[in-house]
Amino acid sequence: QFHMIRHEDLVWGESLGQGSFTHVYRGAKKDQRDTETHTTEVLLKVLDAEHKNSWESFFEAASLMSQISHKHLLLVYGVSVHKSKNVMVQEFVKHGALDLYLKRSAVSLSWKLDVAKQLACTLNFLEEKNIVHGNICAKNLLLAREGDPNSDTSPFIKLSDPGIGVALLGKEVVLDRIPWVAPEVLETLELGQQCDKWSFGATLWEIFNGGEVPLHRLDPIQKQQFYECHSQLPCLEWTELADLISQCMQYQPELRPSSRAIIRHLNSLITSDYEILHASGTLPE
Ligand SMILES: N#Cc1ccc(Nc2nc(N)cc(-n3cnc(CCO)c3)n2)cc1
Repeated sequence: QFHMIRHEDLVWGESLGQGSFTHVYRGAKKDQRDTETHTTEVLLKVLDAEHKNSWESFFEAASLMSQISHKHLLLVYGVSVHKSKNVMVQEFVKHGALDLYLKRSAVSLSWKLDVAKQLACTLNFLEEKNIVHGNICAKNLLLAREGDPNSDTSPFIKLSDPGIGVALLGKEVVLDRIPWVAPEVLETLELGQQCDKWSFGATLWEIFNGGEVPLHRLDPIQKQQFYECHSQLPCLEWTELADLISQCMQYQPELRPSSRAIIRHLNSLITSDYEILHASGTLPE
């Protein structure tokens, strides 16, 4: 169901970090188009050797991304299997993972709302295709275009592949995904229809908190208690935004808003005067 890329057509660059059971590297792939050979900059996502029995789930995630195409879904060029190396070859997205970008860049309120709306539209696209991503978080949002207030260009994000399925990750790895993983997924280790809405709420919190990691002070036990006590993330000062986050992060999955309702709510935030009033400092701090 996807293109097989020859090992000898891949060039390996520096390590860029890791995901669950995977490592990512900068790289390039050579394409023989007629006579001259082009090279395309790529991101090489490698399944750790000790988890090579998860290769089906690893490639299933990749094939999910290559079966459907959408402007905000990461492009997967194909896979390369050579000896015990399982590699997913994906488009190299210029500015990398959003969580790191938010930590080191100051961005405007309208920039954040624009990114939030792009993610909401992508969730709507997946919901209409009855597809559950299962791993929505700022680390899995990639920034293709920074957007520049001076030249009035807006940011552009791409949603990365979901990675290894929760069923194969094991409870302790999934525990570490609190507060992004929906409570019912932690219970059943199965993805439900409404779980992406919960994760969307946690990702909104990251976007509007400068990339701060939610609950980063809690250890796994305290994280588990956070769910057992039906706790909510710390409130943001913008109450209408805080309301959207708490609607998405309802412990009862069926009470979470549809992706269309989320888009409507975001549109009302975008047209609200909060940004102007906030910028002019007339809002109570
Ligand atoms: N400095 C810098 C810099 C780093 C990376 C990119 N580009 C890129 N493209 C992708 N397709 C995926 C990722 N990526 C990054 N971290 C993960 C693991 C967690 O998701 C995935 N990065 C661009 C610039």
